[in-house]
Amino acid sequence: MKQSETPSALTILFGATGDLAKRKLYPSLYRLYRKGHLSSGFAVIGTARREWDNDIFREHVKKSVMESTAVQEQIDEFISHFYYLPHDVSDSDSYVALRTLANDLDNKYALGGNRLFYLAMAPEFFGTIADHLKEDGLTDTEGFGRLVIEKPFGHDLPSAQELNEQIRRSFDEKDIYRIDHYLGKEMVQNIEAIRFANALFEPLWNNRYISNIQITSSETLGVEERGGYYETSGALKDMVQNHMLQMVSLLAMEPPISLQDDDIRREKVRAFRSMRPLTLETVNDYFVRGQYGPGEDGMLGYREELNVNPESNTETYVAGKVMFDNFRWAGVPFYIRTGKRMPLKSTKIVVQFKDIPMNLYYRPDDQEMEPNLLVIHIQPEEGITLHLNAKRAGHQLQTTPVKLSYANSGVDVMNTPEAYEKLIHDAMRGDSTNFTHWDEVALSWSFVDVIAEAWRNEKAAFPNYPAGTKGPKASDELLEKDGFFWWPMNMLDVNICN
Ligand SMILES: NC(=O)C1=CN([C@@H]2O[C@H](COP(=O)(O)OP(=O)(O)OC[C@H]3O[C@@H](n4cnc5c(N)ncnc54)[C@H](OP(=O)(O)O)[C@@H]3O)[C@@H](O)[C@H]2O)C=CC1
Ligand SMILES: O=C1O[C@H](COP(=O)(O)O)[C@@H](O)[C@H](O)[C@H]1O
Repeated sequence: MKQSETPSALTILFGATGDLAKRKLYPSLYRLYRKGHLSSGFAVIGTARREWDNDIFREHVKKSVMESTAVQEQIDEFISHFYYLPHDVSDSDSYVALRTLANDLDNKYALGGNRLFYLAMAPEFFGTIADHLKEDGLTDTEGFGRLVIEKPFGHDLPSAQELNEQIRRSFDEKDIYRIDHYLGKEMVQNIEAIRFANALFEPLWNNRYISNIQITSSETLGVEERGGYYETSGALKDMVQNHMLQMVSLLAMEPPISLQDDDIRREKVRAFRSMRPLTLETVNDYFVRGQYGPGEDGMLGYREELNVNPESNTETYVAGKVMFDNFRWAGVPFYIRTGKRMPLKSTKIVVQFKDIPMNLYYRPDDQEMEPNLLVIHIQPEEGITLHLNAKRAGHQLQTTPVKLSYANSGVDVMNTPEAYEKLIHDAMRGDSTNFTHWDEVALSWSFVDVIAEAWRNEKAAFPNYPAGTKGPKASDELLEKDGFFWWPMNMLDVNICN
């Protein structure tokens, strides 16, 4: 479907007074509106328990947009499409009022009964809301009825299964859009283009030419006010089960026969299925964990954060090795690491190619020739860098490392849609390619559950890295024992050219 073809639709947003709605969803809707991707036929009903009215809600939406962008054209026209209804999701009567308002707006804006139900709420409410939407007739329209669900989708495989069964009573899988916001990031979506739109890479994309792949997602922030949630999650469930494994699957999957959502999903599922499963006995050979302690400049340790158990065993850092037992990837480690309170905010993928079979050149001072690297810069900078070796000017037999860089900057970056903007647009257009499907969720939970179980049974020697540093020693050792090392994030900067 072309971008201009976004159908008219009503968005019903549960959790309209919350943090996610304010920081991400309203600014994204505004950007879609400004770019002409929302037709005049759109309306949003915001719901939450707070006793707000339309005026208070519209001011709230306006403020959240104004805090996120300097451009504020047509803002009053934009917010006039927003309506608010106080609503407790566990109270049946509220759904009757919601249905009446939804039907009225359907008529007023000629929305054709198309509805997007966006659950920006704590996951324990997902099932109840889905049940009510069906029982109370909100899904009973002539148009589409799509359910957009935030993470986390369960906290392990059994809870995810239970949640899935519950929402499937009201929605078909094709109408369920499980958000993984990493899949909306420009450069994550670029993984497929890099692989499948370049004759250069795909022939080399296998265990004959690639020695290892490294994915790092580091954050400078700690847990902030989310200690309560994070205590039940930790980095493994918060980042690895979803964002990190999704990136792994995009790198590892076979070429799909088309870029249709079903074809891509099929290949991602096959990749998940060929991940080597871990056992309680092997977990510690493949995965290590960390927790930040106090750092410089008064940075708190995790155990001192709000709503965190002072003896917490929760990991704020995970590094691991994922192996694929298939023809393409046998023997190639995919290393992943993610952590809070790291020295810098950065997400990068480094594809390290194997050394050339014989070295005809040498480097000054007996340095080793560097391997070729393909670096995909996901954030904060967006781009691609290819690390090559070239002849050192004036030296017949010496090489020097050079970088070919493409940085998604300037005009492009102004137009680069935010992850949420793209995902909301996709859900409105019915394109579920960049959402996680049930079988992917189930397979990634079954991979992660074993790790979680092994770690639950074993008290870790936490804290094991000071806040503001690069993580525990065990993370470096994980690669050293395979003869590799983590490529330092600052050395890989997209803008630094040799
Ligand atoms: N914030 C973020 O950056 C991210 C959030 N997420 C996910 O998004 C979801 C929402 O997160 P977030 O916005 O941070 O959460 P908040 O706690 O900020 O917001 C929760 C919302 O739910 C409403 N609410 C709570 N209980 C009820 C109830 N019984 N009936 C009706 N409304 C209720 C609250 O409003 P009121 O009190 O007025 O009822 C509020 O609008 C979660 O699943 C989270 O995991 C995912 C990625 C990032
Ligand atoms: O889903 C989550 O992601 C953020 C990191 O997202 P990013 O886009 O800033 O990289 C993380 O901070 C949060 O704990 C997690 O729930």
